[in-house]
Amino acid sequence: MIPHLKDNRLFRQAALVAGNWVAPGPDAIDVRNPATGEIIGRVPKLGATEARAAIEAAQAAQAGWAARTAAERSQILRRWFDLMVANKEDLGRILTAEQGKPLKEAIGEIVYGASFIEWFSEEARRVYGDVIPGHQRDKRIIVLKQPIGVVAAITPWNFPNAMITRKAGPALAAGCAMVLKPASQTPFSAIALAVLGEMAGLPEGLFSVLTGSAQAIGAEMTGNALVRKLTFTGSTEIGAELYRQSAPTIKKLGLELGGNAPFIVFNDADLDAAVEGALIAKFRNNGQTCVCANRIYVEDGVYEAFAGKLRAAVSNLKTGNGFDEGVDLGPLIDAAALAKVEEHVGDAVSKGAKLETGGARHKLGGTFYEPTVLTGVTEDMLVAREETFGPVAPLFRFGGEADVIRQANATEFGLASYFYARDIAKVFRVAEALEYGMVGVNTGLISTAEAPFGGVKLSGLGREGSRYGIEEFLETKYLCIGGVQ
Ligand SMILES: NC(=O)C1=CN([C@@H]2O[C@H](COP(=O)(O)OP(=O)(O)OC[C@H]3O[C@@H](n4cnc5c(N)ncnc54)[C@H](OP(=O)(O)O)[C@@H]3O)[C@@H](O)[C@H]2O)C=CC1
Ligand SMILES: O=C(O)CCCC(=O)O
Repeated sequence: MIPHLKDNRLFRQAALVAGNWVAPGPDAIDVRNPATGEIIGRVPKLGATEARAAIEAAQAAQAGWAARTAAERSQILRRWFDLMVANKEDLGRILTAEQGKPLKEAIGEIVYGASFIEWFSEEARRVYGDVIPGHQRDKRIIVLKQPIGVVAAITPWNFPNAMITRKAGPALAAGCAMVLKPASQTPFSAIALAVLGEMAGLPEGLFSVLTGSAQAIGAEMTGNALVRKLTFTGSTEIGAELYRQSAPTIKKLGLELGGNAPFIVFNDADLDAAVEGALIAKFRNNGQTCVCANRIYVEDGVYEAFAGKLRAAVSNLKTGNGFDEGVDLGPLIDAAALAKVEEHVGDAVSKGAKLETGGARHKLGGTFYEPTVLTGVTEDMLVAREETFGPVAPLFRFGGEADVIRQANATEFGLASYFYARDIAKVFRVAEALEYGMVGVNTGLISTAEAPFGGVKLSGLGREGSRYGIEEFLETKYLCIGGVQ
């Protein structure tokens, strides 16, 4: 159970399949609080049969939804947004209980997640086509934008609310239907969204939430020809597998995959601002975001000063149960995440890195890990190549612009990047040279509904959020009208 909910209807131990709530059976999935290991509830273990039923219901509901005016769709989405904001404390509590992030941060995610529904409720009314000058005297060319149809979505545990709304907002605004499979570790936030969606007036069958076997549901989603788009956030490994599985039915794909973000501090940076930005970019969600700074590059002239300031700031971060007052960092999501963090720190230290602070499991036990700063980090260490996904800040040293651009781009990933500098010419040169989908300049927080979120290389395909985000759920149809004499 989740303590202190104002509206217990939001915590529902059931999946929503084709308009019907399905209760857990004997093989149900236990959902645990990562801070305590306690079971907070159970959800049904569904598979291909239920996924097929949800997809067919979505197909049936989608035509009527697309036929409504944009203003009608917009109003229902707006009600959904209003309900999320009105229930943000309850939604935050559910999120903290299943994901572990501090309650304040969880409520922040709810507001952030709701902002995608708000933004796309507005964008619904701005899906414009085109009229193009004809190529012959009697010809007129008209371009229509139409909803792609049924969309399947698979989402991760690190943002159990916002990664759903960033997909559902544009899909539903465009006139599509959605079948969602949330992460098994954090299904209750998704289910609460479905409860509120029903209250807001989403038509029956338009939005299903299936909990259960990732492989079975995923295989149906990718194999079923009715699904015209698959949108996924998660690991590059699973993203590549879903890409392969989607090939026979030539689906449109949106993939938000892993990152390996560089965070660069030049000699001319405002160091206090850079430390503040590093705290956000590195330690948000305890380092468990795909846009988290993974490699921090500091120029020779400010290396020691920056390291000292960052060490002092990180030493003040408080780790604990997300429901406790004043906690900055929660637990890691599971034992595998803890093992990866330990492996990365152990590898760095064994190759000569120095621990400035942290570097061990937290005394709270479980999957808690101390916030950590490492100096003397070099390119041969695991932290240089792989996403750590934990509260570890490794500080590399560099000597000039060309050197750091080479190091920053030496990765197969290309999602977020950050740098701090004041020279305006350098700002443009570096921003243009970084091979990433997103560049934060003198800021550690780049995510917002107004901006296109997404990556290049192994970090994925497509963009979410912003006016570009809705395009991903639209098909372009062209009418060639002849005989206009
Ligand atoms: N880009 C990002 O934002 C994220 C990146 N990651 C990275 O990935 C690593 C592993 O995290 P993890 O949670 O395992 O990420 P996964 O990619 O395994 O999981 C993300 C989602 O995909 C589902 N999934 C897993 N396997 C399949 C499959 N075969 N077919 C269809 N769906 C599938 C999961 O379901 P289920 O939960 O039921 O297994 C979950 O809903 C992290 O350490 C991090 O490096 C992780 C999360 C988010
Ligand atoms: O980690 C992710 O999956 C996305 C990052 C969340 C955000 O900043 O929007």
